[in-house]
Amino acid sequence: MAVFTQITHDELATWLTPLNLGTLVEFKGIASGIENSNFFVTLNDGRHHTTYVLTIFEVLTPEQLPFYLELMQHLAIKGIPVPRPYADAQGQLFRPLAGKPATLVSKLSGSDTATPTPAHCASVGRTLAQMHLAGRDLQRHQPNLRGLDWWQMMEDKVSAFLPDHIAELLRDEVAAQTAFAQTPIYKELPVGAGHCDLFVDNVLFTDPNSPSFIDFYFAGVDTWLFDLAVTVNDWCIDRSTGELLPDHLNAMITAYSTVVPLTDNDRSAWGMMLRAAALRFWISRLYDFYRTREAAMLTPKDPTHFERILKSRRSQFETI
Ligand SMILES: Nc1ncnc2c1ncn2[C@@H]1O[C@H](COP(=O)(O)OP(=O)(O)O)[C@@H](O)[C@H]1O
Ligand SMILES: N[C@@H](CCOP(=O)(O)O)C(=O)O
Repeated sequence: MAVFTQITHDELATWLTPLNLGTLVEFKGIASGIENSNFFVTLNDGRHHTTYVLTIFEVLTPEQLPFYLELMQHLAIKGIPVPRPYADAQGQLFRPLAGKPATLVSKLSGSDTATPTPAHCASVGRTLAQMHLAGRDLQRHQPNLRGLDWWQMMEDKVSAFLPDHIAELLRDEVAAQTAFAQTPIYKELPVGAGHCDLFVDNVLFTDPNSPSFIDFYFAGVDTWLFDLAVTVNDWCIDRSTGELLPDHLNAMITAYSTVVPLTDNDRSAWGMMLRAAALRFWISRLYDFYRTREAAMLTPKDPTHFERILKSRRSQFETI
């Protein structure tokens, strides 16, 4: 379930007024998702009914939100298929609703795919590269808040729950990534706004050639290659073993590099970036798995999936 905050019709109608998009017809909670409360909201502008997506932010703070929402606005204006947030007359992209920050964004068509094909991988890779280019002139900056500093901070917290040999793997990978971040190879990688969580459930398709990206609430400024590695680690794998699928991988990398050519330096960093991307989600899933949860509302995602992927990438790619 992903409606943590309940709202009334009147409360929502009042909140919607400054957006000037029409009168509230109906709204209903969206069942999927794990981070925020989401609703489909239908408005009548006097001629048409249009459905939007309302998000009430359960965890993110008003300090963090401008980056995500301005990034989405910036990309949508440039024609990248992402939800467009709506501003009020003062230009505010979010305002309090039921005591929490909330935003209204455009509803995109399509649905996610449970079975990615090389054709899906190609269109996602191409659109990701177009998104990276379109984000270059975004004025606001916010680092990936789930980057190296966070991995280092989380290491002790999650190690406490792990058997010694698994804690050792975690320690060794964080140390390897810490050292890698100091190398000239890492420092030369192109950096910019990335989605940083472009998993299969965050891409909607009307057909395999037309992806739309949703859920920008882990976005941040990081290396573009890290963003590509996060995407590859979820799209181009055998889902039971975590091993890379050559045809899927080739389709995604070829399509990405048609728009943003990959350099020899990128290729040198690639193995460490795939490992970093696995480490990031292994840590967040471990944290979600072991932390005390309110009333066991949600089933945490399986951390061992990313432990497996990390081990596989480490055996394939040595530390640089
Ligand atoms: N802009 C959008 N257009 C269409 N559907 C959306 C949009 N935003 C969210 N959804 C739907 O809501 C679901 C949950 O949204 P998501 O942002 O992934 O939530 P969470 O961040 O809580 O995981 C998505 O899987 C999708 O079905
Ligand atoms: N993609 C991450 C979890 C992030 O949750 P989301 O539903 O907001 O994308 C994972 O699979 O661990």
